Amino acid sequence: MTTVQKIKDIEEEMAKTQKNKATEYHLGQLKAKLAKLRRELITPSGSGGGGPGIGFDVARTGVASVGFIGFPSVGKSTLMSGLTGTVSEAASYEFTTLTTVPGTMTYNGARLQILDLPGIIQGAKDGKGRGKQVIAVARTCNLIFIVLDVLKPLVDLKILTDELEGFGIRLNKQPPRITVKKKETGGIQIINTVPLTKIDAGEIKAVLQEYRMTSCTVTIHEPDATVEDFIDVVEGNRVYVPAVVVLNKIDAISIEEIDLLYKIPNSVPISSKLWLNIDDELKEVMWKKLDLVRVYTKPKGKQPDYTQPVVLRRSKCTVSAFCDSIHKDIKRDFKNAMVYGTSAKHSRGQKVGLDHVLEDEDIITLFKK
Ligand SMILES: Nc1nc2c(ncn2[C@@H]2O[C@H](COP(=O)(O)OP(=O)(O)OP(=O)(O)O)[C@@H](O)[C@H]2O)c(=O)[nH]1
Ligand SMILES: [K+]
Ligand SMILES: [Mg+2]
Repeated sequence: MTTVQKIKDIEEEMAKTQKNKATEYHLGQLKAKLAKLRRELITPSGSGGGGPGIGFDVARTGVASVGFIGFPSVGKSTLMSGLTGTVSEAASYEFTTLTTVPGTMTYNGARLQILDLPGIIQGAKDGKGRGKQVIAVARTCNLIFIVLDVLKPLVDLKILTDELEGFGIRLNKQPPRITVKKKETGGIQIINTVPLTKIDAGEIKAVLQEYRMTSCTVTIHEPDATVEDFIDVVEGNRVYVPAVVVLNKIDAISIEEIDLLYKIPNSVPISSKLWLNIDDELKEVMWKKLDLVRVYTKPKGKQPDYTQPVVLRRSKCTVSAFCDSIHKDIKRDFKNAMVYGTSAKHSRGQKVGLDHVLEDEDIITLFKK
């Protein structure tokens, strides 16, 4: 039996099983089995790790990357060409784009890499078309644009989200605050710092049993944690990526219909053909989702340079990271820094060291030894 078939069988069994106290353990086990099979499916056989295939992986530039995921001919390339000035061929036939096409754009002083990708189809994560390579690129991006044709947005959104989820990508979600620590002996211990509403000890044990983890300490800090969240932590190879739902081709529908679309969470209706709602709205939403940190340098005794911020990612925005992004040797002579702005304790600034975490629009002066 193929892995895809095994997955289908388990999904069918889960659909048939009603959720109640008596079936909880069994369902937990099925969900864990499913997660293991999905992992088999997305792990390439042989060497090479989980990265994108040849021709799909491109050199990374800029401070952050945005990847486009969508069905064929929804207008991904039209949008990418307009944003970056790089020509990615657009045409009325499907699968015009056959590989990753990179471009760059500058927004708020940040250089961003935009990756136009081939269209994917349902079943991509299970190996249909080039879908696996495409989704593997999306996995490495800092933001995903899910591009939809406005005429059938909801059905398509569900299919695409499932494809990405099936590949271990979690959209617009934080990593669950759950830890699992293996022990030599002592059985399973569950510590929850909050009352749990969506998972219970039975389900947790079912999952651990499936993974042959007989002794460990599970700590859960999240009241709404689900068994899926728990499996994600046990599996450990998930990526948490923000996403924007881009509803393209609004020029083809009426104003009343556009109003309804605004109800889709994290969505922005646009027309890439007529360039509507992109400069004033899509780019702004993109910027917010990227959550970048701009830092202005102020030479000693002079005004800050507001024209060229050093842009850092939120996950790496210490004074140390700031130094590294200017020059690899700067830290050698570093004595301390004065920081003004949100991250500083006082309005007159704060003297800080390399570990200090910077905030967006902070101003910094470095002092040498
Ligand atoms: N009406 C309308 N048509 C659009 C819009 N954006 C793109 N199109 C048209 O849609 C067709 C497909 O556009 P592409 O940019 O090639 O779409 P794609 O998603 O890159 O397609 P693949 O690379 O084949 O997956 C072209 O004929 C475009 O002119 C839009 O905002 N409105
Ligand atoms: K096309
Ligand atoms: Mg294209």
